[in-house]
Amino acid sequence: MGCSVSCSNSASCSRQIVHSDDDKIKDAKIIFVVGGPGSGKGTQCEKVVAKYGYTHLSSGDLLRAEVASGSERGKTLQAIMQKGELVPLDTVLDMIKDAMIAKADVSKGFLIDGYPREVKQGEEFEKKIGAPCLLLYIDAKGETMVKRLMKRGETSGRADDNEETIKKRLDLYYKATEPVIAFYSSRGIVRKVRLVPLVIGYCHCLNPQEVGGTLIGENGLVVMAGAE
Ligand SMILES: Nc1nc2c(ncn2[C@@H]2O[C@H](COP(=O)(O)OP(=O)(O)OP(=O)(O)O)[C@@H](O)[C@H]2O)c(=O)[nH]1
Ligand SMILES: O=c1ccn([C@@H]2O[C@H](COP(=O)(O)OP(=O)(O)O)[C@@H](O)[C@H]2O)c(=O)[nH]1
Repeated sequence: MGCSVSCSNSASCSRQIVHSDDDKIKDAKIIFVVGGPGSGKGTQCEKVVAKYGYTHLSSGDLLRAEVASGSERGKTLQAIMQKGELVPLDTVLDMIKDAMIAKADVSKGFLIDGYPREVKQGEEFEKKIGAPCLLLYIDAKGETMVKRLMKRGETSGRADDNEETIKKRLDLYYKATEPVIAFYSSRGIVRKVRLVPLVIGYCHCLNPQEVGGTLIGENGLVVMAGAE
């Protein structure tokens, strides 16, 4: 819902000021977080939130919340997600936009986790919302991702954490999402995240500097705590 403020004296005020919901997020700091299924996107986002106070919005979590609501739309989404396929682009974009607007007044910036899944999604996001200042690319080996998701599947209750769907999600990641990284690399905003086995939170390494509120090392490499 937009909020409109106008001058009641039309004789002395010829200009109408309109503050729409879109205005609330038009200058928002946006960081995309991209990586394969089970690469650790959610885990790393939690660390960034704890350190920098950004708002974490996981596209997958937003979709799962809709499924859990039991709505008709949720039922359609569930069928697609169970197969490891992508839901229609507009659906997830609208959800992200609504969630951003809801947090706009209190947010320092947004970590958009698991998005974009394909170049077209990124282009549409930029048309409807704005451009990202950074893309964090969480790199992990395929076999590591599969191993983690199979383990997570023992307790997650996620319908897509099973061997067959994990394989489909991984295939789709290589086919549709990896081109996203090349697309944003040409703009110079991709930071590859290398996970290192550390027990302390962040590795303050490689002369880190703050870029867009995120710890960035030399050569654009971000090093965060994690392990195979
Ligand atoms: N061993 C190990 N496990 C990790 C690491 N990071 C995440 N995990 C585990 O791997 C699984 C996947 O991590 P998530 O952070 O949920 O990965 P994601 O990329 O957000 O995955 P999706 O939710 O499927 O998008 C979870 O069970 C985590 O606990 C890590 O650095 N080392
Ligand atoms: O922009 C998005 C984000 C997620 N999904 C769907 O949600 C599922 C789970 O996504 P999530 O990011 O939670 O997990 P990941 O696939 O990265 O392991 C995917 O397989 C897709 O079916 C989608 O279609 N579009």
